Amino acid sequence: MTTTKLSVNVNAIAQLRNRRDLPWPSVTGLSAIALEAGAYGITIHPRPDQRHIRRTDVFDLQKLLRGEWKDKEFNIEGYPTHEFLELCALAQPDQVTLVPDDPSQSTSDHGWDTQENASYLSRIIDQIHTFGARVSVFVDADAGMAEGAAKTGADRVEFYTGPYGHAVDPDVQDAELKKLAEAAEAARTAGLAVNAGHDLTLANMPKLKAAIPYLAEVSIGHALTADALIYGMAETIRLYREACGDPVR
Ligand SMILES: CC(=O)[C@@H](O)[C@H](O)COP(=O)(O)O
Ligand SMILES: NCC(=O)COP(=O)(O)O
Repeated sequence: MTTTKLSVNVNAIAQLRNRRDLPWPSVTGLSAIALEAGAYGITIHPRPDQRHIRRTDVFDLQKLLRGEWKDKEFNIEGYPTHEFLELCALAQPDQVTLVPDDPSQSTSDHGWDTQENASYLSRIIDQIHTFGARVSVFVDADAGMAEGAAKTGADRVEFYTGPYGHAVDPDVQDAELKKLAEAAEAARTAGLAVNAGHDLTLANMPKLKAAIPYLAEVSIGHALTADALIYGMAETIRLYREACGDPVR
């Protein structure tokens, strides 16, 4: 069975820090604790208004992930504006996840239409490949969108798990899980590795892993940060690795 790697999204830590003009909680400090405790990598989603991750955070994390923690993965998510692509070229992440977010969105709530945007995505993906990063395309749980992503030259898809994560009714949750599993199978058949993220939690992660055993990576931020307030960051990483089916030994 594939090991599902846990990437910690630190947006929420940055958002808490930004309440004051003070350097805590420290984005790099808590990232280092997460990595030390067994996180596979760090994810950020710098937004144009810098409401959480600031440009300086990107370079501070680059130092951490290209220095002491150079074996860990640096994943940068975002809409591919000229500024975003320039930032990625400078920050040299291992993976860029393309998300179709409008700057006014409060959070990500859908994936790309990979058929409508096929030539646009292909061009951007070629550009990102020139600086050596892997490219993952954020898509809804839809087989056609996963197949479309494969045709753009992407290396992976990241399935938007919001509808699964938000479901309260168990029948709705099961139906969303089924959609994710079917779309993941289409992605895999088309030759893509499968990532997932958005509103994943300790409670909903095990079922997702059981439905998609070959899940390569999950990026988790909001719930993981909330849990870190209760359990501390290191213990939280241990709990999430367990939920991902990859317990720390
Ligand atoms: C791409 C995605 O699913 C998001 O979860 C995103 O990274 C979160 O962004 P915010 O932290 O700005 O809500
Ligand atoms: N790509 C999804 C992500 O990074 C984390 O999303 P969330 O756990 O903050 O919803």
